[in-house]
Amino acid sequence: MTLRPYIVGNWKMNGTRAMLSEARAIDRAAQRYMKVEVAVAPPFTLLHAVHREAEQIGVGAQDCHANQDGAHTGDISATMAADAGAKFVILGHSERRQDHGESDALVLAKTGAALEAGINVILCCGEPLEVRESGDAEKYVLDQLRQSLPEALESASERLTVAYEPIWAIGTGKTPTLDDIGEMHAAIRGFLVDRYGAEEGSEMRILYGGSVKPENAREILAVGDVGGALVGGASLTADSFMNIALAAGEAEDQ
Ligand SMILES: O=C(CO)COP(=O)(O)O
Repeated sequence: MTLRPYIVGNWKMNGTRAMLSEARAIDRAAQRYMKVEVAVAPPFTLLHAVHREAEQIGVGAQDCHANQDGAHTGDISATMAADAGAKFVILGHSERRQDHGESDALVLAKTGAALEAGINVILCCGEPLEVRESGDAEKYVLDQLRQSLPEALESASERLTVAYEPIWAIGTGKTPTLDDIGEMHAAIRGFLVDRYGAEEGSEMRILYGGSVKPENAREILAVGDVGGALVGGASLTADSFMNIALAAGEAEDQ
């Protein structure tokens, strides 16, 4: 079984109920692009409302706590996100690592909590600019994955997706060269095969994220071992987001 290309919109801290019309438009358009799996991760406040609108698209959360309940003011657990309709959660995003000091150990604990609650995980990794410039990006990213992914996991290819998002490419309009993306994704693939075995590890999707736009999506998505995209800014309007989904379908046909 080969998984479809996966195009995921991370709305970050954007969107009030006025955004529900975009969610509806994304859902309607997704019904025409069945060869691509489309999903959005709205803020928690919109999770349930987007879930109720969505017939075709997957809906997920942008974070969860490492515990399922308890005295953690202001936090949301994976069980609660699942109850609101989340089928997946984005974990280890560089903005959470930076803004909230999240360590690999915490990301690992959150991953365990999400899987236990029955939702899938999109695990983010990616290097800062100085690491890229020093030539150590691959080691940095593989170390992140080694420490934040579970040692073993049944049906790993269905339950776990990795997103490679170089920090310096997020929201900047800059992207790595296609060769650099290909090399990093190949290195991540090697790691996943080592950890989860040839069958699951070669099937798992590795998304690229960082300034993906309709204009560059097709060439990025055609790179080997790129199984989809995690899209920030360009996922906030149905028009640009679904043009990326369209490009994913075209790249698949190439
Ligand atoms: O961080 C990202 C998705 O998680 C990427 O954001 P941009 O697409 O806005 O660069």
